[in-house]
Amino acid sequence: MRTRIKICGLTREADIDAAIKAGADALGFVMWPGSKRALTPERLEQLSARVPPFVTRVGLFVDQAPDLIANCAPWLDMLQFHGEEPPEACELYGMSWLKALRMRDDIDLYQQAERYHRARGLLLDAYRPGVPGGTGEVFDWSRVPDDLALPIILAGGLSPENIAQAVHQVSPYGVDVSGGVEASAGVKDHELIQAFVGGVQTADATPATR
Ligand SMILES: O=C(O)c1ccccc1NCC(=O)[C@H](O)[C@H](O)COP(=O)(O)O
Repeated sequence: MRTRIKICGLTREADIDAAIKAGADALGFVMWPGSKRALTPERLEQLSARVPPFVTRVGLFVDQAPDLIANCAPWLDMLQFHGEEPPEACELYGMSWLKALRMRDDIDLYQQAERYHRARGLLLDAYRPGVPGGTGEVFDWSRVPDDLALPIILAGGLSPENIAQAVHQVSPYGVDVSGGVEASAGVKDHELIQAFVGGVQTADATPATR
């Protein structure tokens, strides 16, 4: 099965076009105001209109008010929760959702997969205290078990340089990149997007090590 690709932290129409042209399956929109890539709901509506059918629009939230999330929902296909949201809070919107988990030293992924069993997948990201996501940092991929009950989306410091190794080593359902395809925060580099997608495709076409 081919590895699905999500490009995250989009803020510009031209970058959406480039990601779709390269072959992205999903696009991420950061709705948390603490991020340099944050969008307002009005800007989300504009960018969302640019996305063609069969490309998934994913909204990222960090422990935010249900009213705000409900306001954004019409412009999204899926929600991604990056905070301490309990499963019940993720379920409120009648939408598909992902739970992002930061790879603290003591995390028990089996326990988390059971706790968030209604999620469509778990997005595994690097842990940096006080930073809910988009760190640009890699975690130790050998910590990802190959028998979790939910699809795994690998995130954290992925780039055109390391993506083939990541896909071969982890065999995730999908991969998620933000900083590794950027010229600056929220401004994507179209050549890096192309190279990243090309790296995934090349890895998919060559034998994995696990
Ligand atoms: O991008 C942000 O600023 C951000 C802020 C708060 C929560 C999540 C955020 N981003 C999430 C992502 O972009 C990705 O899902 C993931 O963290 C990978 O980012 P990167 O390491 O930069 O590739």
